[in-house]
Amino acid sequence: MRTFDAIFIGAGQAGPFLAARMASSGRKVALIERRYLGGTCVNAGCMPTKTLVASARTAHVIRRASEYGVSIVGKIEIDMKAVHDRAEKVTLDARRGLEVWFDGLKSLSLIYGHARFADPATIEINGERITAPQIFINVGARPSIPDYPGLTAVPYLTSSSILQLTIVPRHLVVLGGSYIGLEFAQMYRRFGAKVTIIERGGHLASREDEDISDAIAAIVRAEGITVHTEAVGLSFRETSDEIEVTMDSGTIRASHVLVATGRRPNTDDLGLDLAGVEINDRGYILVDDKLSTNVPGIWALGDCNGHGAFTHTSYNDFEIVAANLFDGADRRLTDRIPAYALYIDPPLGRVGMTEREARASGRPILVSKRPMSRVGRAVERGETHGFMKLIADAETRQILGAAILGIEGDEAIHGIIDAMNARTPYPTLKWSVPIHPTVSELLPTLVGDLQSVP
Ligand SMILES: Cc1cc2nc3c(=O)[nH]c(=O)nc-3n(C[C@H](O)[C@H](O)[C@H](O)COP(=O)(O)OP(=O)(O)OC[C@H]3O[C@@H](n4cnc5c(N)ncnc54)[C@H](O)[C@@H]3O)c2cc1C
Ligand SMILES: NC(=O)c1ccc[n+]([C@@H]2O[C@H](COP(=O)([O-])OP(=O)(O)OC[C@H]3O[C@@H](n4cnc5c(N)ncnc54)[C@H](O)[C@@H]3O)[C@@H](O)[C@H]2O)c1
Repeated sequence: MRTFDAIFIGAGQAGPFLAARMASSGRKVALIERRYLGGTCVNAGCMPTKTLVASARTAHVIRRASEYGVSIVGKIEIDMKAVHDRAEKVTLDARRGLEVWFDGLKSLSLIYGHARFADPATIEINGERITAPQIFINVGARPSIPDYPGLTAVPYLTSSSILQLTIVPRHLVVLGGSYIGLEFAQMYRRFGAKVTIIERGGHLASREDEDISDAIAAIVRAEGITVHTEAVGLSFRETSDEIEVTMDSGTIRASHVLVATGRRPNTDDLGLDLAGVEINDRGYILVDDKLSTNVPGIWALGDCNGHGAFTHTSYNDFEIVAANLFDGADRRLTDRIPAYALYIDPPLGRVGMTEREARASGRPILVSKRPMSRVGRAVERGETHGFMKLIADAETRQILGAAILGIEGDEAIHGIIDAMNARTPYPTLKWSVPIHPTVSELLPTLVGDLQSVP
């Protein structure tokens, strides 16, 4: 049996970086991947989707060109094959970069295949057993498919298979109105498809405050997307040339159906029971504050531990484990302040608590809001959808959270992310001198406008 210092299962956004760090100091490591290096982010997530979002935004801006005094002579056409190829190239270049990197690490063995535990220190892969005293699980997640009548009998798309489309659907029905659903809905609308979102809950992006959800609904509806919330009684049927999507409120005839109703961890075929690793009722691996599982010598990083569902949270899991194992640090998961963006256009940048969470915490809070129509940069760029919001603790003067739904919101939110990570009390920000004309320049004004709320 081959013996390693450490085995990594899954080449996503956490394990490979730790494997490379160990290998570069001469340790013998095995990195196992059943499909593509880079995992979801590189191959079926952030990178291809944000590349597609950029193509869709280009089409959108060109359609609005006359509003800026720019005339386009002739018809605007979308070459979906070229759009697809551009996204694929971004993925392939990134994947190739990882291959070259790992090729250069002499004590790293890259093994392709599906890994399963045989016991707490042994992994079975391609009929071989390998062993190590340290095993790091970084297996990610995959789309979860609801059990609606008829759904599995129709040719539905997921966030992975839709990336292979080289045509614009006539009518794309998107099941689920959160991150994945909203990003694909808006991009395909901009590529020219008729788009309908069907959401089970009462709001789009329902983890956000209702004012954010309402503003997002206004943005997508303004582009001609139909939104059905509180959808019940769904069933699916394929006819000769369509997919019939029936709800209590009526039937929709789709050419394509995208299922974007959440993701589930890839922990169901991993032999976790043979290793004695505990999972919760949704299949997420239970970890402590330093990402150790209940079995000594086994860690779980990234989406599969349920403590984040983003590339940067997975990467941060790597940083926490690396700092604790190799740098004598005492870094913890609970030190992480949640931050993320939703890449509709304009994007939503978010950090910390929502207003709803801050109110529920029972502390006295201050809230400040400003519409993007009162942000110079947004007015000059002719993109005034959305608003910014800041929430602070009236007693401790700490910032509790913020949202910027608006042009460059995904970048401007970093002023708040940095302030929160530095534990800067909000009055300090009032005296920063930001650059004009930017979205960030309104942050001191936002701080100055903080008001107590009932
Ligand atoms: C459409 C879409 C868009 C997204 N956009 C963003 C975004 O803009 N920003 C953002 O931060 N996040 C985004 N995400 C989320 C982000 O992609 C994930 O959170 C991130 O990739 C998770 O990384 P990970 O390391 O946990 O696992 P993954 O990247 O999923 O990697 C896990 C790897 O493990 C492999 N694997 C699984 N089981 C086994 C096994 N038994 N044996 C061997 N290998 C195995 C898989 O093949 C995979 O390569 C997006 C996700 C999707 C689906
Ligand atoms: N910009 C980003 O960072 C980004 C982009 C895409 C995906 N992601 C990651 O991927 C994860 C998964 O995204 P997602 O949008 O699939 O999941 P999600 O869990 O965020 O949202 C799923 C949505 O589908 C709805 N839904 C659930 N079951 C349904 C059903 N049976 N019928 C109709 N609607 C239903 C839910 O109410 C919810 O609105 C996210 O949690 C996120 O972390 C991140």
